[in-house]
Amino acid sequence: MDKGKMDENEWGYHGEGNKSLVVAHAQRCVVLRFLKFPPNRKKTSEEIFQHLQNIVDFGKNVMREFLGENYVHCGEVVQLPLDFVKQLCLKVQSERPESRCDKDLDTLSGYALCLPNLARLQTYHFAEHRPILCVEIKPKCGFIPFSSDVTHEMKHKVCRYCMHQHLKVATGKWKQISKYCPLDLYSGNKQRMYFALKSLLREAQNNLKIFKNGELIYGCKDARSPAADWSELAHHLKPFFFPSNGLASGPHCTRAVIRELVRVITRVLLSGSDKGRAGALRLGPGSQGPCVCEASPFGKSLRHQGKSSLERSGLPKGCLLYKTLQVQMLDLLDIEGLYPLYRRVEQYLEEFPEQRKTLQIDGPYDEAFYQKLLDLSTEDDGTVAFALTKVQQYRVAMTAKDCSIMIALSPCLQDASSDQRPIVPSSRSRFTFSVSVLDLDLKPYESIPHQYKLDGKIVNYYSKTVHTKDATMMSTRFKESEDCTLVLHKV
Ligand SMILES: O=P(O)(O)O[C@@H]1[C@@H](OP(=O)(O)O)[C@H](OP(=O)(O)O)[C@H](O)[C@H](OP(=O)(O)O)[C@H]1OP(=O)(O)O
Ligand SMILES: Nc1ncnc2c1ncn2[C@@H]1O[C@H](COP(=O)(O)OP(=O)(O)OP(=O)(O)O)[C@@H](O)[C@H]1O
Repeated sequence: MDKGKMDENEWGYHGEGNKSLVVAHAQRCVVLRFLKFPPNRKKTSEEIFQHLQNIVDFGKNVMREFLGENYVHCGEVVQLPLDFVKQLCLKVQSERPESRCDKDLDTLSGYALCLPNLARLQTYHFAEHRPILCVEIKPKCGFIPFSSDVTHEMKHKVCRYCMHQHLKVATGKWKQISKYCPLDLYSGNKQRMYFALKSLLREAQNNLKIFKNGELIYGCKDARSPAADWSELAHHLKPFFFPSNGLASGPHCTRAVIRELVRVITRVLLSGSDKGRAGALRLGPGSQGPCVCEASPFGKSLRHQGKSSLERSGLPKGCLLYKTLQVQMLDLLDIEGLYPLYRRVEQYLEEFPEQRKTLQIDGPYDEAFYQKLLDLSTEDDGTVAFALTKVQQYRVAMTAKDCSIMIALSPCLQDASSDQRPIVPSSRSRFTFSVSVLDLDLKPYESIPHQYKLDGKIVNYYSKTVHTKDATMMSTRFKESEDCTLVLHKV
């Protein structure tokens, strides 16, 4: 990229989250990722450069080690002409969803991250001229906490995502409760994975986006977004999955196309080589912990059918979902066990503020930082060192709980023999594919008190409203069955 000749007209709005905004180059397979801040939060250019450099280092030295180099694209920090950034900011403003405009793009430092455009096949510098479909999934936390520090019994039964849904709907973030449960997606059981993916397709929220040739064709900006339209989605997808066949349109066609999409995505998610060291962590509740969330409709329906002992087919160890789950499980103590350790580190820092650097709270995220994460002991010897290790592991785990997976699919050419990329078949076509992870920014140390409060809020809200409602329904049902018995007696 020639940074001297940057033209804002060659770039277009691509997407944004809570902390960054992404623009994509019209021809080349690259994106620029800018940081965003609340309007009154002034950061110096040096601070912004350091923040971005930390993101790159964390990706390189930690996430690449855990997840494998094929999945993690760290990019590089670039310095751009300020004029270009200002013009670009004006250009994209009208395309930004209103709900994201509480933060402004950083136009003062001129720094951004340059990354491969993962919504196109991973070829970095050159745009592919083949049609490309890309599915982005933010799977969230895929396990139920196994820590003995958990005090709310509900947290051992219902996963955080499913509990959080109720609070999100109550506060107006989303319109309705999703049937998606991360435990279904992470189960490795195909039926459960199909169910999870279909649920995401019904209620995408911020957990699913679909891009065609780099353009967003399916996804949900906020609670005001229109309801999901599967027939429109199927119209976009049909040429990919039924290229040469005159499958009639209508509900039958829509179902067939969605089924193909779900199957292909499941296959891709279960594929993968065994690179990366997350497998070596061997974390988790083993066979003891619950593998089904009580709130998942899939789990519920199986229980109603009397199939209470759900099989755990498990994820293949090489696949990205498995590795991501392993990193998530670095949250060994749950926020309830972690928070007192955070307080210990805080007290130490209040006394010795100059130690913040030595403790690597704000980086550098280097090899030494990575090595310390591998200590999985949970025996608290009362030291700051123990507390710090658990705090850093928690931050890494939270990062893995909030990352997204990008799956790019491109129909195979007739002569695909020279193509080195893996191939996934569908019933009427074949695709080359690539899988990548994005949004691997280490969660800040300062967010731990917020996590602690939010956790309490989610569980209390769920327990008070949903559980009480369930209990009321149960007692009504119980009364009804009593009434029924009385009637039977009378007869
Ligand atoms: O706390 P959660 O689970 O709601 O996750 C937040 C996400 O909300 P979600 O539940 O996925 O809609 C939230 O996503 P949205 O802004 O709601 O799209 C962010 O990803 C946030 O991360 P950060 O603070 O920007 O680094 C996420 O915060 P972290 O908890 O990962 O710090
Ligand atoms: N390298 C990339 N290639 C293609 N698209 C990308 C890339 N990086 C980010 N995006 C798109 O931009 C969106 C926002 O990026 P990202 O998730 O990194 O933002 P964020 O603000 O850090 O997220 P969060 O809300 O989780 O804090 C993503 O959902 C994705 O659609």
